[in-house]
Amino acid sequence: MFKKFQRWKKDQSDAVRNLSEKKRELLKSEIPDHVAIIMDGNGRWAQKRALPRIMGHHEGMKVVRHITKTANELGIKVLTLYAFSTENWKRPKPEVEFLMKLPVEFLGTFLPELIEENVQVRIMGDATALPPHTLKAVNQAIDDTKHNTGLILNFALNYGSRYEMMEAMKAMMKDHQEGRVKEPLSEELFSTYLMSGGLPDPDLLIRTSGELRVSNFMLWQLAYTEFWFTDVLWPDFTDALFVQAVEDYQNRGRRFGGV
Ligand SMILES: Cc1cc(N2CCCCCC2)n2ncc(-c3ccc(F)cc3)c2n1
Repeated sequence: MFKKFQRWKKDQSDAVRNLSEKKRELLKSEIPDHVAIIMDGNGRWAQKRALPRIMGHHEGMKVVRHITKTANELGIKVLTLYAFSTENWKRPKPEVEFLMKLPVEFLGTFLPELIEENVQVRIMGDATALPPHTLKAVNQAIDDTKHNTGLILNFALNYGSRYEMMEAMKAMMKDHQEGRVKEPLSEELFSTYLMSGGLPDPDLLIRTSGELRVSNFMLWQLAYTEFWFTDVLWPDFTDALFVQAVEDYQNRGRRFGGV
């Protein structure tokens, strides 16, 4: 028994050493400025264990902390996480109420660490529909971290890309019709009206749980993004898998439509 424990302990320390080595290797090549993640598979993770779905969401929230740390360590500039879509309101009321408490719990637990690590919290989505307790916690975090200059942790919260694009188009057309647009209408100008305005487009999109869809997520912004899929469910997603995704990204030759 003791020998088994010794072996397990050595394997653990080898794994940590190998991961640190892999992170050092990554830093010798191009680190993506912006990584976006569709954090899928939380309900299935719970169902596989005969647990309530909300336990999967709660477990998924803990993974957010680890991946944020690793992204910040690697010098990634923006990490966008798809936390709640406009379609998620259709879920059972108790599940939605639980989900709307997760930002409060996450920030209540981790905001001091995020501030310590110079992380800037942002959200992208229609905040008007969020419950008061959720909005209060998010706005507090945005205010407390607005001067931070490290990783931008951008939560897509009550976000839908088609809604975002329609709102941007309406705003740009209104400005244009009322004479506030002093330049030709362009893709660059339109991008400034999106909720992701000011952020670079994602270089790498990660989606967990084996789904091969973008699910109304950043449809405009993903035009030239590298996609990386894994069957692993979000609650089981690890730093090592995140590092693997970035390493695979580095090994792809992006052409932005060129030859
Ligand atoms: C709705 C929701 C769901 C949510 N899940 C955990 C991660 C897996 C995906 C679904 C469930 N997480 N995880 C973190 C947040 C969050 C959002 C905004 C913010 F400012 C701070 C934290 C969150 N929000």
